[in-house]
Amino acid sequence: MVGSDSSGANQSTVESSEDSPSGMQRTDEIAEGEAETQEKRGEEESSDESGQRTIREMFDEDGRESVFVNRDLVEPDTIIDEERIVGRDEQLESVVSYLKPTLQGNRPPNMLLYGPAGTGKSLIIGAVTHQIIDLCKSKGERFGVIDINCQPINTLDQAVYELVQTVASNTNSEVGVPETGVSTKRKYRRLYELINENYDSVIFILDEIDLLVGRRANDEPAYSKLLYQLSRASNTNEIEGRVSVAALTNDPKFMEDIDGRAESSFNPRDVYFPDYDANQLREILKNRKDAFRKDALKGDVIPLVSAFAAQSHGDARKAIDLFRGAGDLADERGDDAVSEDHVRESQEEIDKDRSLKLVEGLTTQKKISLYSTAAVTRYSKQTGSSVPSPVGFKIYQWVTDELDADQMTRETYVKYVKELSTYGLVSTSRKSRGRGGGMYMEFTFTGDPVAIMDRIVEDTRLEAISSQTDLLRSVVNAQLREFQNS
Ligand SMILES: Nc1ncnc2c1ncn2[C@@H]1O[C@H](COP(=O)(O)OP(=O)(O)OP(=O)(O)O)[C@@H](O)[C@H]1O
Repeated sequence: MVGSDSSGANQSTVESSEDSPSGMQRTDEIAEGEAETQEKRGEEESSDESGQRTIREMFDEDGRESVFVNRDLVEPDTIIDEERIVGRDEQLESVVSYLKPTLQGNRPPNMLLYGPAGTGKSLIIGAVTHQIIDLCKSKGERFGVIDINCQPINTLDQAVYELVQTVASNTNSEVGVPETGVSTKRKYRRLYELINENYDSVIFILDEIDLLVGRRANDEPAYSKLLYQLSRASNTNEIEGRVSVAALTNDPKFMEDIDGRAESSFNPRDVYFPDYDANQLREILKNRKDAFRKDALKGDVIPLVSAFAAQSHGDARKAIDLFRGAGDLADERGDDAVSEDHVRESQEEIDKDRSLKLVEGLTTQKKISLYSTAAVTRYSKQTGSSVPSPVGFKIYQWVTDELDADQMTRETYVKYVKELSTYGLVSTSRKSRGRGGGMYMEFTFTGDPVAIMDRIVEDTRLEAISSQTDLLRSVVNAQLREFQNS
């Protein structure tokens, strides 16, 4: 389209220039005129008089080179190549030696992989089983990896259904059983059927097994029943091929609540995954630095990310998240390289978000106490001021009245807000009102009171109060005045 338009325009210009010399002059004039108009248009496009950026400029800016060349490498769920694994030689060797019998036509032992979050449990079992799939394939054997995460699963029945779904999806088969309305036994039967049709040997990987508790608190936990069934399925010939179970957990104490029968049929080999230290985290990150452009990482970034992550229990996932977060921040800002400042800011965001998440889990009464206290700081005429507990309590009373909610005593209100200092949201100090005036607590917000209030309002009935901003502001200031004058 554009090509044919412009060639048409050129043609008419050339024709008229051939007619006469004056025509030629006219052509130049036209060309000059066009150039002038285009220049003007260009000026209009690049900036307006107010100095505001045009849409075009915004796009051009977005087209700036990202600091990443392969962002996937710093995504937590990306399966990485073996050469990128650092500091887990011992665990790799153990898992390989335990699973070796699979390749020799024998049944491997069950395993318990345990250690804190982000220490490579899923990574190592995933890398080893991946290799086994390849080795078995080359021998014409069908090895199946049936991997589920138990964290979102509530009951044994759901867990078995999840296993059926996983095998069906791995083998492109029909699930063949409804999610509800049939017994768990029937789901087990379908699971075994699918396995017998598709595999010569399988490994079940049950991540976060300890969280599969089930519904009835006093009954045998769901994980105990599942471990029992799966680990004996081969002995009972329900599964014809070889079966092993690998359970992954942050907390091996769950084994104390396992039923005696389950314990003897599961009977796992343990593989322990300790925290990473800062040096190991540094190596892990160095092995992924090609996620970034060659010149886009300042020298101090990796050591700083590793140091922060080592402080938070040596979790490699946190290190990788912070690494990626710092890169994203550099991109958002349009900076050419990731620097120490980006790392620090990302870490601050992570910390802030963590304490705000804790707010969500508080009881309604604690939320009201925190909200009322934050409102004093937010609406006080003196910005950033501390909150005397008598004023905070008056606002708490006003809020509970407005909401028609239960009202606790002042002692309970103070106790609740003091408790919140453990989340790093507020700090508390004792104050005296001078001779004969008694003592009171003073609360100072270390976190942002506005963010705290917004987060509380998101999920409680305090929403009704948040629409009465002006009223709340005047109540806060009236109470502060009364306190100061008393
Ligand atoms: N030794 C390592 N070398 C390279 N990357 C690692 C290493 N250990 C962990 N990681 C990376 O850290 C992230 C978390 O690891 P993984 O999921 O294996 O931890 P986990 O111990 O299973 O954690 P959780 O208990 O929370 O499930 C993954 O992105 C993984 O690739």
